[in-house]
Amino acid sequence: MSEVSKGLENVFIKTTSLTYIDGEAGILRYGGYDINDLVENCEYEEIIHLMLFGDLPSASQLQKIKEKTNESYNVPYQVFEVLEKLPHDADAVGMLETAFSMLSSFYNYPWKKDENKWRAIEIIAKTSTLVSNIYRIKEGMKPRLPEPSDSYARTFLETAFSRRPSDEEVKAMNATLIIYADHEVPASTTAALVTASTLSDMYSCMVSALAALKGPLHGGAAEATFEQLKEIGDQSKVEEWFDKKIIKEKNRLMGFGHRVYKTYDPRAKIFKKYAEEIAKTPEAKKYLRIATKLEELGIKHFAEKRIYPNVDFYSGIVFYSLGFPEYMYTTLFALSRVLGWLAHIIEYVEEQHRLIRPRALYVGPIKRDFVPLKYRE
Ligand SMILES: CC(=O)SCCNC(=O)CCNC(=O)[C@H](O)C(C)(C)COP(=O)(O)OP(=O)(O)OC[C@H]1O[C@@H](n2cnc3c(N)ncnc32)[C@H](O)[C@@H]1OP(=O)(O)O
Ligand SMILES: O=C([O-])CC(=O)C(=O)O
Repeated sequence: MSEVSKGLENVFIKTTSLTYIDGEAGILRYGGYDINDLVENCEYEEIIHLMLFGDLPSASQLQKIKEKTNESYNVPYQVFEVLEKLPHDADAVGMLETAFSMLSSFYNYPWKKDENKWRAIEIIAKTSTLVSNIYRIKEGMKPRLPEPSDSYARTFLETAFSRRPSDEEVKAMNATLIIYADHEVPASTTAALVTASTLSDMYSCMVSALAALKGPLHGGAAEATFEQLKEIGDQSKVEEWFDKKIIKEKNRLMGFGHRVYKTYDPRAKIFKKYAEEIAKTPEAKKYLRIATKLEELGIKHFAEKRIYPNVDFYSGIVFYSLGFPEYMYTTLFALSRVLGWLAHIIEYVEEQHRLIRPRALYVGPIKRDFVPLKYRE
């Protein structure tokens, strides 16, 4: 008991049948299915079934998931009232944390094996309502409850923008939802697991997870990556910027590097493909050109250290092309990842529960004689 694993590197905190990562080969599978096949062929609702019930659904099982999401989009009106009272420049992730906290006071359900998974689907549906309405409120629009459509992705876009999205936009949104759905036990999922291990309620677990997701080393990296593209401003400036900011000043290249992948993140490849397809405006194309050049320089410079593009490198260009402002990127990540957070805490509480309570190795003075205040110097 005398070894500290800095950053809990290579510490296994649970077993899982949800997500498999081979960080050397750049392979990601959900329940054994390759991420590329799932993104290409599935709706997000099928991934909800896969993650929560262990397999891809039959047509009737898929229908049941859709019915459950469609009937669960409602949130108490008080949540919208509070979100509308926050300052106009309120942080979007902070708004979502606030909303999850409020829902934990409305739906403080105890853990019950026959109810947990259906409660999880209710949370997934309500997260769509919250994230689309955070966008609406920040853009000065009236909040609105979703009107169910044929898919979770379409309903989300329709609620946010009050217009019918194109099939191409729905396809890109659906892909985003699947790509970000789970990634084993990153910082955010670990935070959710710590909270779940005390048998706290599911919404409180979402608050913990979201707080950990927000940081720029984790889910906040999509915004930070896009910020880099804006700062560079033009493809012709990439080399100069890289030389100054990354080589000379030794800043981290955001959207690059990963604790587990020592090669190209397979999700970054998929996002790149969608970015190429969906970036239609001159501005979006400009960001794509800057990112492509930045990627080239980054790989050349960092390959020796095995630092490559991660999932957040190209996602911002997809979000931008869908019409979302940068401040929404982390909440869009969270919209998808609630599924992974919920699936992991359910797997843990139902199958392998024990309070998570690690130790800290004490390295301070072993014993000191107490000195009363008047004798201290
Ligand atoms: C959804 C996600 O969470 S994906 C990750 C999103 N985060 C980012 O894109 C932020 C940028 N990336 C990083 O900061 C890191 O790669 C992390 C935090 C994601 C993972 O890194 P870790 O496994 O913790 O590695 P650690 O931070 O210990 O770095 C190891 C070495 O690689 C270097 N390194 C790692 N990532 C980067 C980077 N993006 N740019 C420059 N150097 C980097 C470090 O400086 C360090 O170098 P040193 O050994 O010479 O001191
Ligand atoms: O696995 C990680 O540490 C971070 C990550 O890529 C994710 O959460 O999607």
